[in-house]
Amino acid sequence: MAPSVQEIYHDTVDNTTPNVKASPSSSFDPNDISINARPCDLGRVSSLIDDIASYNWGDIDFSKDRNARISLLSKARSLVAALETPRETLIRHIGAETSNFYTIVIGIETNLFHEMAKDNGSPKTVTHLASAISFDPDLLRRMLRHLAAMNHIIQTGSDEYRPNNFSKALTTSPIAGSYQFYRDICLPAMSNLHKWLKTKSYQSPQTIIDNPFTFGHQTSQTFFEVIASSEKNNQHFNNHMVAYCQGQPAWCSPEVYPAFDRLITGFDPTPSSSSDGSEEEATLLVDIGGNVGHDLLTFSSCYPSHPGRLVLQDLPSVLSSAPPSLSSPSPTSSPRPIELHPHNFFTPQPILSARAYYLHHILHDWPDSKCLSILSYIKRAMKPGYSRLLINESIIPERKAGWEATYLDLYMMVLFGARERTEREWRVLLEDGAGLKVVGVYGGPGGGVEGVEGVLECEVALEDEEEQ
Ligand SMILES: C[S@@+](CC[C@H](N)C(=O)[O-])C[C@H]1O[C@@H](n2cnc3c(N)ncnc32)[C@H](O)[C@@H]1O
Repeated sequence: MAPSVQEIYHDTVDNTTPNVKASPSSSFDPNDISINARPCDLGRVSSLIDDIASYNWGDIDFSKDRNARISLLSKARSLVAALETPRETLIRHIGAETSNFYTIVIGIETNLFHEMAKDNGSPKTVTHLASAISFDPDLLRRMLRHLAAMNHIIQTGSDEYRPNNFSKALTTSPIAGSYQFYRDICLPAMSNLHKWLKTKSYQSPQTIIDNPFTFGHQTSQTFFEVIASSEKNNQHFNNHMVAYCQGQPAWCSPEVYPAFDRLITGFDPTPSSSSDGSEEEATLLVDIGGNVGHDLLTFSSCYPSHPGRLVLQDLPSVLSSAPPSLSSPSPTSSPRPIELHPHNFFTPQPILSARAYYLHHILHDWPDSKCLSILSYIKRAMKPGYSRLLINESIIPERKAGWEATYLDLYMMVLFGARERTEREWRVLLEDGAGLKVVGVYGGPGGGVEGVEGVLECEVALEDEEEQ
């Protein structure tokens, strides 16, 4: 039996199940430190085991069935969390995972994982690897031992290791760049959150120019200014955006947002007039702040014979890193090029009356006042009753939010003074704030799977036409 959609990400055992084997809360004694050596949630262990055992996992191909894989992963994590003692959770958090993070970063920078992956990842001795990357063999031995203990590499002999799929993936620029991006940009911000909040009497940051990021980096520049000022940071950030989006169901697939029915059907091919008055071919989709074009590439591979132009907009420093194949694809990879348009989304949108404007991971980067400014420029370019604005973001459920959305919410707060939103909060921003009409909510927890972002489809109400 495969798990149902509701079971994805959340174990099916009710979180409110009484913790039958634990002491009643009334007898809790904060001075009794023996609690630190008892399982964190013993009362749930047997029901979690029963729940996992009730499925025929052996019949499932985990390389193909994403929902089943995520479901089992979630149940397994819940079981580990229930079985661990507070002492074990503590040392894993503060010791094992912090040293693991920096060991991985050092391995990336010294090409350790490239060396391990050579010869199809055959086992290699510590001495061989240390010589290949010019590293102290004794120190490398200690670091490899920890990586193996954390299940990131496989020990094949007393002084010999081989990579697994994770450590092989550390040789790819999206995964490697993500570690470097977090080390250099995100962690200095998050590690200063407690100090920043203390100076602000524990009030949420509300601006892009005064938040834990600017405090932690001791800078008056915003996140995007810091990224744009360094080629290395720019590369790492772009790599992270690619890694983050990989392996998710395509945003424009019927499972998430039925783009064929909602955009291609009803597309008007009549040429439109551009902002300078000249005639241009009708535009199907504008990806605003689309980074290096991964979402448009996904779209064109899902709908290779789509009509109309696809336009990628971002800051010039970002577009210069977009792969050349985007704008001049091989005849087999894509039927038509993606147009690259440098554009600052705090200025008027130059492409008028496109079928759709797409914002993925944009509004969660900006405080409300800035979001409203971005939205107002897009709204003015939209043709009422025809153009659609697609907001592809987390839609945090009111109950049982998954960690992929909750961690991102906290990082958006730290880096930008911004946030992830529930559907209710999205409607407040989009409808009450920007005067748009939300005509559909697709994918995401409400319509499908937690851990997959939703798409809010908005229109300019026809009655707004007169005001435009
Ligand atoms: C979090 S990334 C999202 C990228 C892409 N949409 C995705 O989901 O993978 C935010 C993007 O906004 C772009 N950006 C930031 N400020 C911008 C501005 N003022 N005008 C246009 N793009 C901007 C960044 O360069 C970056 O590519």
